[in-house]
Amino acid sequence: MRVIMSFSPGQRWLSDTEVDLGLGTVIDVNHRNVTILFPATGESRVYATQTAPLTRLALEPGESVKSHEGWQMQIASVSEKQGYLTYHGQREDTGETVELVETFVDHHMQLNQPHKRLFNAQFDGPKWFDLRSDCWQAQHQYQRSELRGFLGARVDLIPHQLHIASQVGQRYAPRVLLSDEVGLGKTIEAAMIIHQQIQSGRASRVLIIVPSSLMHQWLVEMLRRVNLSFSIFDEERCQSMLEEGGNPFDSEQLVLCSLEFLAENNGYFQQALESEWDLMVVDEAHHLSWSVDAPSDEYVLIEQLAQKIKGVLLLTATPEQLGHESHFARLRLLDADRFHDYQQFLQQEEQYAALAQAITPLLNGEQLSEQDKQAIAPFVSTEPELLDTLDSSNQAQCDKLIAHLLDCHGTGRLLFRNSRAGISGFPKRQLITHALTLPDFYRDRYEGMPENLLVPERHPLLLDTWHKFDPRVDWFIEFLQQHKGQKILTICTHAATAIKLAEAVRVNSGIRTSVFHEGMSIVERDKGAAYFAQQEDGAQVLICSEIGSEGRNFQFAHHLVLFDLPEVPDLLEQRIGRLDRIGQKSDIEIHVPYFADTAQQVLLNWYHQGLHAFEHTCPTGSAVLEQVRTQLTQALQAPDDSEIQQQLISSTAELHQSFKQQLEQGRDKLLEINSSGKGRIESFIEKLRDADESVELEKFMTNLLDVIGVLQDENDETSYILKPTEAMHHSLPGVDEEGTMVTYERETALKFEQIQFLNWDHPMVQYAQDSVLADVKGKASIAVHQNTQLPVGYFWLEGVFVVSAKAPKSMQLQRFLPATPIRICVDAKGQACEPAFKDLIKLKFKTAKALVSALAPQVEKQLPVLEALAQKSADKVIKQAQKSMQELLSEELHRMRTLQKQNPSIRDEEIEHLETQIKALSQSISGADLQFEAVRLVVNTHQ
Ligand SMILES: Nc1ncnc2c1ncn2[C@@H]1O[C@H](COP(=O)(O)OP(=O)(O)OP(=O)(O)O)[C@@H](O)[C@H]1O
Repeated sequence: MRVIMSFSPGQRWLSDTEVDLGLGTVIDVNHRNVTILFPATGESRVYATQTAPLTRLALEPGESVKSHEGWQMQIASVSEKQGYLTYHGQREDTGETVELVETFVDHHMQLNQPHKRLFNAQFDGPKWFDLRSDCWQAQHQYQRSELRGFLGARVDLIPHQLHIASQVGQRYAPRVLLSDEVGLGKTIEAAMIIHQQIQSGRASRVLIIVPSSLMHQWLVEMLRRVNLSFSIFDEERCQSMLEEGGNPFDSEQLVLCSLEFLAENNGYFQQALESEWDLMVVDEAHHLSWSVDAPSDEYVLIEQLAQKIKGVLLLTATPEQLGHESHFARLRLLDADRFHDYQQFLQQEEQYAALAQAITPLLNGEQLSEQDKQAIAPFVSTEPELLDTLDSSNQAQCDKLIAHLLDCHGTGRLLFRNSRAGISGFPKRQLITHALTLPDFYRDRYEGMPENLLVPERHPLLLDTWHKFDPRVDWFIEFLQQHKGQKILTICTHAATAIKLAEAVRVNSGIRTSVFHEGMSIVERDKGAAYFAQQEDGAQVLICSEIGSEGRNFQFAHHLVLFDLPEVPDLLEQRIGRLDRIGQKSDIEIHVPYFADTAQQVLLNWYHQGLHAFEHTCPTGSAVLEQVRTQLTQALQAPDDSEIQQQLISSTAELHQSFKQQLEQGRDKLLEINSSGKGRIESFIEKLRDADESVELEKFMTNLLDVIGVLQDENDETSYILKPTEAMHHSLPGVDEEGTMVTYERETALKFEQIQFLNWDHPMVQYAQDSVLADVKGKASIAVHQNTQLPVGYFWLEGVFVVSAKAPKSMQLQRFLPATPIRICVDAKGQACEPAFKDLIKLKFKTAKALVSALAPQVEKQLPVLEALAQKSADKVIKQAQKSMQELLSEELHRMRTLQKQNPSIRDEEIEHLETQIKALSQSISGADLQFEAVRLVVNTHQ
């Protein structure tokens, strides 16, 4: 087979990365993309023409080819006309001279049968046969591995994240709300879920929608964490694609765009809606505000997409930022049937709260009272024995009951929320206040409007000048000078404030300053943030407007200046969350400059003394604000009235305590256990750690790269530099001419981002194996072996066979019957034996050819023996696959049906999918076939 790269409809191509798709046909091509249909699996793929991981099926004389009518021919010659190959030769059945245009090649054709290559003298050295066999074995193990999709994430193994990713990633069309507290890793969880969905074939087209300020960060996180390369879709990109015609959104599999972009461009939004997606991810989903009468535009837009797209992940750290009703509405996006009535939702929440309270003794290792049992009983009506025979001192029984309740818990399957309280290792937060005197020019202007002093610089007459007189500016500059060499993140509400403040710092101090606000383009914002992140010669201070308070990673700094305070507690939490996030190594100092005895101090006291919101996360903030809103407004209007202030603080503190207690006792405990995975995820993490420590991959890849001709130089103790050599058959994507640094160690990969983290999930590892298997190298091989006990010319015939079945990827056939290699060896007498050859020697071509000719009649006699033995093993493999599929999926189906009676969040669609899957898989497995993949003739010698 030769390699040719230019596309025309009807040509036949093979996927290098998804070998099991079978033989594909080009059905559409333009100068940017090519669409290939793989009839054997019924799937099609769109690839960029420049980088398509495809190999043209171009057979050569001596090989045999099967026509779509079923007859075979031996190829005598090949011609090419207008981009199409025509094979000339004789039919094997009738001897008739025929020609076959590639368009009519059978898509089930078995390619390059090994024994024919052997007899045609198309053989390779013994190492190629071993490499082929090893690649099949490695792929088989990988496809069966429960760690698939997890190994490749360049992340620390953090239990709650892995738990969520493993729970959600394995579902069919997951629809969940990820709402861990700020900075606990929702983006990472989403990345791992997407990665798993893609690796397992459950999803291939993914649309991520984020606020524009987070686009670049998502792009980078997806690439560096899970090697997924998303394409940014914005005005410019869509415009350029429109000129080519067609729907721009169809041109890529992984698309990232901003919510603002879709909201502002109805035309593009409609095209996004028309395109087919498997999974949609929406970050900062608290922006989607909703009420019965007035859903926001953004909500309506996402709702339309969510109605069409099967898998939906919504992310928000502050689900109740826009109120409880909006939280309900986001659940409604996930399952509109189940969450159709807000009042009913409130009632259900109460019931679950009662359940969580009743279960608390068990969680604390105590006995259940009769009253507790009564409260729990309705939730185990399908399996009452769980409660009736419960012995509270039997941990296994308690765990089983808790697991059942978690499954049944109303939002348990679609809502995940972890809090810092449940996770150790977070730094302390310390508030440092800086009281300043209100200058007269503000006091005079706000006579009678004291609440406007929260952001005094917003006065229309002061917009251009305030920074010249405002004492906060002098304080700020002095503060920066005192903290020379330390990174300071500063957040204020308005872009105009950020701009002026930055200007004042630059003019008056020369300190390196960067800004980040909505008036800047996305590229400018990213540049601003990168300048701040830069350690050497970077900006000391980044001054952000409120948009900088969301989602971004600034944990390399530990000083936060809040130049003003937001009026919503969740926004305060978002601001602090920029530094208080995974990866923060120091305690955090939160600095608040304020004008004493003004509304600013009222708000500061309210947050600090009432809600303790600076030094601790404040999950009660939104609920408390709803209750004290009027009181707070009054207090802001009367900063001098100590009685009003006192009342506000005490009622806030009281409510805060009581809500906190309610949360403590309420449903959140169940939710938290369900979200953290405590007690359930540890053994999985252990397996991941074992895989990290195993040297299997490194040994395998070192050999593979060596055989295919990639140079591997040691860079240091834990990393290598890979370079292509001229000996390479074809290039390996990811290995650059200048050298690519790789490591097999997670720790090194986490420390040095420029180094590729090689693991079984990594595209380079997969490409490398696929390229070996897509090639014909090693399909036929010959070698000599020295054994003086046996006669010269005695031989062994080794074969690699592969059992495989075809099914659409989404059926996940590979869980039960991945392509399974069977390696068989028979000796010259037709006896099965265990090959134990050491030091096989490669032969010169002429000698090898002569040997094959001499032994051909005897070898041909043993081929059916080899095949019969392989078929026997294959039958066992197929039977076992059928059995384990039936057992596992029937059990899962039973579980889902039982659960659905109690947990309405299990959708009919999920159950139907499972039923269809069982039927289709059973059919596919029964139709599995055995393919002869590679053969090696080993001949005995005495020299
Ligand atoms: N497992 C991990 N290994 C390494 N770094 C991690 C891991 N989890 C999270 N991080 C880092 O911690 C920071 C916070 O993670 P992430 O952005 O996913 O949190 P988030 O919950 O989405 O935050 P926000 O609520 O602010 O949107 C990021 O810098 C991320 O790269």
